[in-house]
Amino acid sequence: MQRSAERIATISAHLNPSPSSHQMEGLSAANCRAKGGSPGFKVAIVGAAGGIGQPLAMLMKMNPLVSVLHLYDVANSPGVTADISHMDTGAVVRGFLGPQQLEDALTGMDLVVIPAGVPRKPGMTRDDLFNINAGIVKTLCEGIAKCCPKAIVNIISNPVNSTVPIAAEVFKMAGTFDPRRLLGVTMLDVVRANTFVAEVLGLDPREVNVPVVGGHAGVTILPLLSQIKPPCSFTPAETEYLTSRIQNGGTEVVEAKAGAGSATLSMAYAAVKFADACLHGLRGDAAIIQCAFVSSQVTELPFFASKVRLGRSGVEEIFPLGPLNEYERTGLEKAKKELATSIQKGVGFVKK
Ligand SMILES: NC(=O)C1=CN([C@@H]2O[C@H](COP(=O)(O)OP(=O)(O)OC[C@H]3O[C@@H](n4cnc5c(N)ncnc54)[C@H](O)[C@@H]3O)[C@@H](O)[C@H]2O)C=CC1
Ligand SMILES: O=C([O-])CC(=O)C(=O)O
Repeated sequence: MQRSAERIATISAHLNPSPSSHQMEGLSAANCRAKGGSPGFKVAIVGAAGGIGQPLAMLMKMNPLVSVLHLYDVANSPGVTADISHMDTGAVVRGFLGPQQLEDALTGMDLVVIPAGVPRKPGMTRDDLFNINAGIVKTLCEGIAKCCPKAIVNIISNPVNSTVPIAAEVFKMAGTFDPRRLLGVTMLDVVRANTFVAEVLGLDPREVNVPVVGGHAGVTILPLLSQIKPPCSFTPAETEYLTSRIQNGGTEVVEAKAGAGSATLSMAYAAVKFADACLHGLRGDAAIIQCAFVSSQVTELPFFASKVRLGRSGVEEIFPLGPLNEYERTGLEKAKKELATSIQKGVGFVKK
């Protein structure tokens, strides 16, 4: 048994970068446990004090696959960290505030989830967020390339159709790009599709699985209702209603929140569902399949959302779109046209 003074000295050598005010200088039970190397993955949430970041941090703290949880933001992360760190679940929580602590936040991470950036207000498109969020995502990805180039990266910040290509360009310039490890999070489109379709069919949404392909904005969100599980058929009116509701789900929330932001709670749920799938893949579990916006050869575009199989290296297989009906084929052409512009805008932002 180490004597108390020695224990405190040992722990002091591993100071939490932003200890909560009540902690004895350098003494943190969390750091003590983390040093013990408990099994599990190290996850960073970047933008952790935001509308998505806070509930996402809470849900990640509840995930038994997470051993260390880093919460980074440019504002308010100490408070969120103190709060979440009191939950009696396994993950050790550490907070990081501001650009000087970004590198500490990212170093050693297995998975980095990025919900940093501004959300929409009524009347805006996701692309209207580009001017602010493009620079934020670029800087954060430069940090990832330097500090945890092998981490799986989940990008939530909008416009996803452009921010994922931005991240890819940053990683290419740094020489660290691995297309298997970069994923745009389109899970909320699938979550909404399952919910809305279940409503129409009178089913439990947990029994429904709708693949949603393309991208994450307006017409680029393409639900493949013909491939729903369990197999079901829809009238033309149902198809029109469901496709439109799924494509406009984000706007439905933005309008209901009336200036107070966009989807945060359902997004945190979707983000943790997706991050959990990535962690199960990293652990080597079999048959982990989700939709995501990834570097892809499924179409002629360099990025596309479709079903992917997740494994130890991230995306290990990208599934083809499968047979589409006439309605979906028309939707696919519209989606590809808009996607091409959004992808090019992201690539051009980094190259210029
Ligand atoms: N992919 C998807 O399906 C969805 C994406 N989103 C997007 O997620 C993003 C975040 O949304 P909310 O959490 O509602 O916004 P929010 O404004 O509530 O939170 C954003 C957080 O990012 C932080 N932040 C800003 N610049 C930063 C930087 N350089 N480094 C680290 N943190 C930084 C802010 O301090 C804030 O805490 C938005 O771009 C939104 O459009 C939202 C819903 C769904
Ligand atoms: O609509 C927005 O701005 C946020 C978002 O991406 C979504 O809820 O799907």
